[in-house]
Formats: sequence, structure tokens, C-alpha cells
Amino acid sequence: MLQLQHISLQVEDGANREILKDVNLTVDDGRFVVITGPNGGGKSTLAKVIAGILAPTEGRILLDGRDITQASITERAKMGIGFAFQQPVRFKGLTVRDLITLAAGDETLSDCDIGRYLRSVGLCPRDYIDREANASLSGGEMKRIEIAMVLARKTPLTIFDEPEAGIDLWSFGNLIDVFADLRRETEGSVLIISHQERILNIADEIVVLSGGSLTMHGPKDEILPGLLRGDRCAFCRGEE
Ligand SMILES: Nc1ncnc2c1ncn2[C@@H]1O[C@H](COP(=O)(O)OP(=O)(O)OP(=O)(O)O)[C@@H](O)[C@H]1O
Repeated sequence: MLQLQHISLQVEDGANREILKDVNLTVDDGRFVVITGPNGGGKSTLAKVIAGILAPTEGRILLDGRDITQASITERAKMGIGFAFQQPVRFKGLTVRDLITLAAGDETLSDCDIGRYLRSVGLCPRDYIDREANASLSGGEMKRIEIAMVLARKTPLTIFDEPEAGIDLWSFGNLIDVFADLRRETEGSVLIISHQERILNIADEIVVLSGGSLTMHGPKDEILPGLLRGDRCAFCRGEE
């Protein structure tokens, strides 16, 4: 279980700016939670705080009851937090096979297993398995490879930051199937930042983050209809 308690984050950009304001959120094991909200609402920042890339100025993060607020990215990764970035990182000198084998932590992983992960993200294994994961891959290709790596890691808590970004419409349906399968099969929790209705639609819970504050959180059936109707109050914290 992941617990965020009173998480705030301030940055100094001329003036003190509060990007996250007293965010409280509990993600139970086995839940598929989608965080959405307007651009600039603080979603990516919150994901980075959970992954340990950014430190909150206030508040605590607990993973299965253990305080991990001070833990580094590497320590959190070892504790079982997997993170797929909005802008994937390139790995010069490593092939796609290397990356998926490393992610799975299993040197005996067969090409057939690797192929299964690649196919699940819409990539033909024959065309990609031996390719170097360098700048020659397009943003969308690298994004899919990163999602395949996260799937291979099978972490207890997996965070995806806008997995739809850079993925073409043709492949998008495929990606939804990947997440639907992940939701069915994983025993861990999945936290996805997304603006996509089709991803929101397979959530157990939806969280709305707006202006740095958590403005709504509840079961999909309670939250999604209001978002689809375009209720502005859904995003704007009861200001209307
Ligand atoms: N280091 C920083 N210094 C100053 N402002 C920052 C910094 N990092 C983020 N911000 C600001 O904090 C706000 C939240 O950014 P964040 O990337 O978390 O939003 P988001 O909800 O993920 O947005 P989007 O939906 O557009 O991806 C934005 O207004 C952004 O400009």
C-alpha cells in the first residue's frame, strides 16, 4: 500500500511557488488508479515525488507502512517502485534485448519471452530485439520499449506518466489492451497519469489533481461521468 501524507512541494522560481499542496492519497494493493487533471496541475511532479526524483518540502510517503520519504530513486526501485517516464531515456550501447533482460532481472529470459513483451506493446520482435536503444528510435518506439521494460519488471507499484504521449492512434487500442491485461493480472498497484478517456475507463479509482491540490478521488463510476460531462467543478475544487 502506498500512502501520501500531507505532501507539499515548493520551488523557488523568483517567488516561492507551491506546485503540490497538502496532497493526501492512499493507493491500496491491487488497485489501478488513474491520476488526471488540467495541464500544469502537478501530476508529473507528484509521480516524480513518489519515484524519488523530487523531494517533497513537506509530508511523508509510506510504502507498506515503511517511511520512504528520504529513500533514493535506486532504493525505491529496489523496494519495488517502477516508473515509466513521460519522456523515455535512451540507452546508448544497449540493445532492446539487453534492456528487457535487465528490467526482468533474469538473464535466462528467452527471446520468445522478450518477444512476448515486445508484441504486447505493438512492436514486431524481429525488427526490434537487436536494435540499439539509442536516438535512432523514435519517441513512440522508445516509449513502447519502456512500457515493455516496466511490464517485464513486474514491480509491486508501477507508475506510468502519460503512456499515451507520442503513441500513434493505430497503436493506442493495443496499449489499452496492455493496461487492461495489466489490471487483470497484476497483484501490485498501478498508478497511471493520463488524459485519455479510454484509460480513465479501465481505472478502479480516479484522482483529479488541479492547481497542485487533490480535488477529487473516488471510484471510476463516481468520478468519470462528471469529467465526461465537462463539469468544471470536477477540476476546480468546488469553486463553482
Ligand atoms: N522546477 C520547477 N520550477 C518551477 N515550476 C515548475 C517546476 N517543475 C514544475 N513546475 C510547474 O509546476 C506545475 C506542475 O507541473 P507538472 O509537470 O507536474 O504538471 P502536469 O499536471 O503533469 O501537467 P501536464 O498535464 O501538462 O503534463 C506547472 O505549472 C509547471 O510549470
